[in-house]
Amino acid sequence: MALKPVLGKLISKRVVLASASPRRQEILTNVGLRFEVVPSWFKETLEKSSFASPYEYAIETAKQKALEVANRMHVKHLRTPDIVIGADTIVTVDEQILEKPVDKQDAYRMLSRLSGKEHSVFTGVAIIHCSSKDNQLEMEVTDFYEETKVKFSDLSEELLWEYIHSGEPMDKAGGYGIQALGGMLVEYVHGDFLNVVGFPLNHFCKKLVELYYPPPKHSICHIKHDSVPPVDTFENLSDGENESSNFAEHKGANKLDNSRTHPSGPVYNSEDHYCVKTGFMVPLENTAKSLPTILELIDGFRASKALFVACKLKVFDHLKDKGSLNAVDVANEVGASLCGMERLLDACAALGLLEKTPQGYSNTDSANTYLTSDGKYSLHGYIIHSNEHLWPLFTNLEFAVKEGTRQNHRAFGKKTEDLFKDYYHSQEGKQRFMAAMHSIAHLTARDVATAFDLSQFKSACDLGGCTGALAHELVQIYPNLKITVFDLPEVIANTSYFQPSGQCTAPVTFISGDFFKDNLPEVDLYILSRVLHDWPDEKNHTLLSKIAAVCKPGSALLVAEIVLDEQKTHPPRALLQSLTMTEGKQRSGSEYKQLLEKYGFMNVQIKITENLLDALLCFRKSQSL
Ligand SMILES: Cc1cn([C@H]2C[C@H](O)[C@@H](COP(=O)(O)OP(=O)(O)OP(=O)(O)O)O2)c(=O)[nH]c1=O
Repeated sequence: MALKPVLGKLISKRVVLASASPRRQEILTNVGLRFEVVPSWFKETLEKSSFASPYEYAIETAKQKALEVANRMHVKHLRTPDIVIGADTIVTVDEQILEKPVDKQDAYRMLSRLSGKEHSVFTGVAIIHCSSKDNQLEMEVTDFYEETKVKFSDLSEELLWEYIHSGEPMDKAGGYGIQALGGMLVEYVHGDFLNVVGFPLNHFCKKLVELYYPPPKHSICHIKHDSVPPVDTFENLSDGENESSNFAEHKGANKLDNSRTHPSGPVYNSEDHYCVKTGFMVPLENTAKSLPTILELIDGFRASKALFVACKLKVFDHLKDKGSLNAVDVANEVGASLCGMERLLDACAALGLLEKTPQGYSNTDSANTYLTSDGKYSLHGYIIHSNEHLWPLFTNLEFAVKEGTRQNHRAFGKKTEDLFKDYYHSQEGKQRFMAAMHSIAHLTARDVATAFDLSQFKSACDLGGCTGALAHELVQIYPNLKITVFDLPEVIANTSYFQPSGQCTAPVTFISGDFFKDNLPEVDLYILSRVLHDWPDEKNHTLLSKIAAVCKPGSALLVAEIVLDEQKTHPPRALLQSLTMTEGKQRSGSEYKQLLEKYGFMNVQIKITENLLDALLCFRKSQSL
């Protein structure tokens, strides 16, 4: 329970491991972290004698490895990761630093020094949080190290050479691998074993706790933290009501920007900017600093459409589990022209959605996870909905702005009678809409379900819960919770396709009805996920009054929505969504609080999750309205 939320904080982020080490990849994959691997090109040539202690050398090398990758991804590929992790493992004996042996003789020299002695293994780790402001890369570095003591038995010459000839020492610090044959040389280990193998997982998780779980404060989540007290354990992650998970607000890390951290190149100042066309850093006037953002916005529609078309043609599905395919194979599989497919695949590679090598094209890890139709957190349904439904509406945005109405008549040749009738006019439209809702609900379910401790509730009803994606996550986390999904009959009739297979948790019950008209079940916890923003005030009045009427004192309402900041300028995706809404609206935290309190729901707590949906929990007060 405590472990998942720590790494869960990274779920919605683009995490990059700046390391070629298969051991580090394995350690992080084994705990369910999803990341891309971009090995660092930083040469491990820092002057060892300039560091006061060996761990400082390891930390600095780890940092430079990560910075090199962050800079390269930002500048060369115009892709800014959210987090880059770098690590460096060294062995020290008799005040000497041992890295990877260059040849067998070198391995012999190292191993014979370690024979019969205790030595230290240090791994330095750097976690770099990146953001791009006016296309300038800004980085905040958090680093740490871990030391483990290892003692070797006395090694005979014969054993030593046998081990060296096994080939194992060559890519490992100190010339041995404790996790394999090298384990036979070891008498004892004091400290974190995984640290020796290349990544101090325990310390890493504690660092994440420090970064993402500052101590709870009793107010709404947008809290500024001036300092974060050290946390010694990550056991106690109940995701209390008001903690901030917003790394950007944490000031413990060292803030860097692109200009000051280029590891080996010239020093640029923050007025300079990378020119895509010439490949040089050029000084820019202040106003010109926003130019890259503007250019990106101008081109944004091309990138969206390329992604939509690749998904629609199931390019990522075809590439899944196939290794590398060339453009001819993909074109043949999807029945497209070769020249068209070649351009699409190249565009997807340029956008970082595919890897391109001389052998062909292959999916990135993110493409497998998010873009294939059966990916773990597939957004395929939402992408298809965006292409088929939102794209035509946005094409008519000018009319929507001028006339203040939804543009279904222009986009689809018919008037909108009701938001959902519009989606449900055909079986195809219904399934497409449900798949879109399912994508978002599934991706956000864990963050919504763990935003508050809901273990006190025995029964719950997800009103408009569609395919039950959130309900299924809730029963996983709270096995004693009996949960009902309440939705329109035409939705309930189509939910079977979306049910998870082979789960051994209590089943979710589905009830069909119209929450504006029909009786609602009596439960301890009502859930409204992505409902309130969609409807005009009168409809919300009907719905919230009905819930208030059946909700007993002490029972609660969980709302999942995007919560705007008080200036209503963030997050941008909420404001962009509003552009094609005419009846409903996005709200700030205080507006949601006001709305809920109006219907007798008090003690409104808000959790900004950093995922696509935030969460609010409130309790029905004892006296009736
Ligand atoms: C001591 C020891 C080291 N190692 C490995 C961990 C690291 O991969 C390697 C030390 O070299 P590093 O330079 O830390 O890492 P790397 O070159 O493998 O990868 P990158 O620089 O791209 O991040 O030694 C073991 O696998 N087992 C061991 O017992």
